[in-house]
Amino acid sequence: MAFSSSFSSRTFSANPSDYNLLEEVGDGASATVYRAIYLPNNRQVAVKCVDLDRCNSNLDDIRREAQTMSLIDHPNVVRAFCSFVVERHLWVVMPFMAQGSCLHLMKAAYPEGFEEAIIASILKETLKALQYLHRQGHIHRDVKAGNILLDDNGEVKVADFGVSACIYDSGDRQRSRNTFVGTPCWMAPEVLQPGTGYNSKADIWSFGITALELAHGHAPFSKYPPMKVLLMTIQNAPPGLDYDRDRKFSKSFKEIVAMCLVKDQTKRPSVDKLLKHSFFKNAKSPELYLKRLFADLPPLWNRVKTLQIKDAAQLALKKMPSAEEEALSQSKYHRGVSAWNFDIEDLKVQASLLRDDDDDIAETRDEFENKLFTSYKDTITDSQFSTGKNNSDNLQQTEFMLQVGGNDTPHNAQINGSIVETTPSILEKDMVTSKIKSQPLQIRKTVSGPLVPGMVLGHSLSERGRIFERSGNESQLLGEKSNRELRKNPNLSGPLMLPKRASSNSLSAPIKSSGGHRDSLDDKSKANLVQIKGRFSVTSENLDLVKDLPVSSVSRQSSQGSPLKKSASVGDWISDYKQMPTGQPSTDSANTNNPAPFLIPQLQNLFQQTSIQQDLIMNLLNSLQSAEVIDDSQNGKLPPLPGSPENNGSVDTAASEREQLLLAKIAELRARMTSLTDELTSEKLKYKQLQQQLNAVYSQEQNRENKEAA
Ligand SMILES: Nc1ncnc2c1ncn2[C@@H]1O[C@H](COP(=O)(O)OP(=O)(O)OP(=O)(O)O)[C@@H](O)[C@H]1O
Repeated sequence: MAFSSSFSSRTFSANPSDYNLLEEVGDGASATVYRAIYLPNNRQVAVKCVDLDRCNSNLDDIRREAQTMSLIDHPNVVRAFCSFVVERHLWVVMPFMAQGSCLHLMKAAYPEGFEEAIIASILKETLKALQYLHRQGHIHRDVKAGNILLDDNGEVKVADFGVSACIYDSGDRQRSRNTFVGTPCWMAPEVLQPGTGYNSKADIWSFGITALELAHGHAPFSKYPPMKVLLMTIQNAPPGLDYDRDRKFSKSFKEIVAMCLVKDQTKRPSVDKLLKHSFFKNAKSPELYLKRLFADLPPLWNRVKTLQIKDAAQLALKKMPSAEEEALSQSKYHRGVSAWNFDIEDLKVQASLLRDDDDDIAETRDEFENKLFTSYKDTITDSQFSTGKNNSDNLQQTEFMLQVGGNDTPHNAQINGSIVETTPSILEKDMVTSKIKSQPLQIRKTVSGPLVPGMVLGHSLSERGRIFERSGNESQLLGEKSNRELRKNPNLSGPLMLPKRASSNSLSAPIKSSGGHRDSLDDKSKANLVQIKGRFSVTSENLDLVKDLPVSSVSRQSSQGSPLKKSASVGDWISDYKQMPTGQPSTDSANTNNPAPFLIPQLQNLFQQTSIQQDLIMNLLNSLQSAEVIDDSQNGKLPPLPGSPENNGSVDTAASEREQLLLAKIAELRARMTSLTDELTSEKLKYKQLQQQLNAVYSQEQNRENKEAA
């Protein structure tokens, strides 16, 4: 019972009890989409329930986008009839597109992609949607097969523009729990290189990638993890249709793909120009042509269920050292480009999660080494930062050299004015490990020292905090949606490099609205430049602890403590929003009142740090014992080793003296270890006590909020 989108927002109420949610028909990283019946008129709709706790819910952005969205009216763009907040979810009511997304359809029935005529038809409708949006001065920013929806009658609509998109977009990375969720497969190179500027031509790149996705059943580079895709997009030649492999496709199809996937955005065609291309001029009407695609398929919700079962089975069968770790990495990988917020910190975190299928070294690395790696990586970061103006500046100058197998030739690559150097066959972990081996004393000094409160509040630990927080968050995700996590089998082989940061205005530099994006654009492009924010936001590294707060505290505030809680349609909701007290508690003040969200991650860091230190101490003590013995021997403190030239024959005496001294050393080291262990134990105890206190505060806060809500 699909119906046209000519229904106005007023047709639908903002009362959740008016909607009967039926089957799940899709899910994204932060949202689940249901088929639903709007009870007052018995109409079928789709309701997208967005978990506000799991996205960058900058309410200002949502409000702004809701306004924009209510003005959208085009047959090829999915519009929202209304949206309102229900507890911690934003419900977006939209037309139900009975055949779901092209991505789902391919997964269910066309794993190798569609035939060319079908693709032409779908792409032409997509272009019409983009033409409309671009003319209105918008960039879609998330063009991909997962966002091209099909209806029973063959109608094609582009989804995920507006409220549902902006909720991932606030650009306020510090409040985001998943800062680089998803793969940048569809992202244009200029988007990945902040500072170069981008405009609606970024959609043309994504459109080209979508064309390849429809042709092959998957986007180029989709089997790689996000960081690698990012670097491949910047460094490699643009993907395209292959002369040999894609022989079945016409020259004109290859031509339009090549036109769209030009790295220089100024050389990409506009939508208008593309629509004039013979490939689209000859495209068949979707109503006539697309219906046969789903003629014999079961209903969408059954297909979705089957896919979910298949994914869950794959997850269960997956043979790997740590299914959890894999899923953790997959959860970032699964999502589309909807949350294009990332920074170098996230890349580092992802780098530390990487495992190279092609390289046994990564497979056999033991847990201790991994821990050591993480700690040492932080240590390097700390020490590198120690001489600069401030942490964030220094962070932006950090050098990263990282490669994961698969490439035997050393090479340099120019990224954003910086040189990326790669060293063949050396994992960053290996490099780090070798540094550890050669610099044991430095490690001892910086990693295994006593727990200094300043360290907890310093940059490095907030960084660790994010790593830890993210891990926790990911585990939570894993528990909640394990069946969704493992969508693809990653192959992490090949080069993986991060840029040497030559200036502070590169990968992690903030992109704010409008300004700073125009430099490289020609006049025509400048005319097209529209508001820049959202998915393309690359956010500031200038972190402080307050900004480091988990999003939960903010979202809780927004969904429970603000007028947003009142349900309303897009328009009504906006007016409700306007009624919000201007002195609405800021994140900062909210957290002053409730220290739990602020302290828990820090304490978790402390706890984690403590355990890592314990391991390190044990290991370093062992290496120190031998190192100090050699040292002392060289400094003449110990009797020379038996058999050495200085030995005048009194071997027994010397050996016995030496033994005595060694025993004394060992005793001393043991004593030091005991005292350090005591220190750690007492820190752990403190941590537990604090955690208990915080839990109590947190439950009080919850009770208070629940009472207020009631
Ligand atoms: N109006 C709709 N009618 C029918 N199915 C829909 C509708 N909207 C979304 N879906 C289905 O739900 C899936 C998830 O949609 P959603 O917008 O949450 O995620 P996504 O865009 O694929 O991923 P992400 O939001 O993570 O980028 C879509 O891929 C599509 O198959």
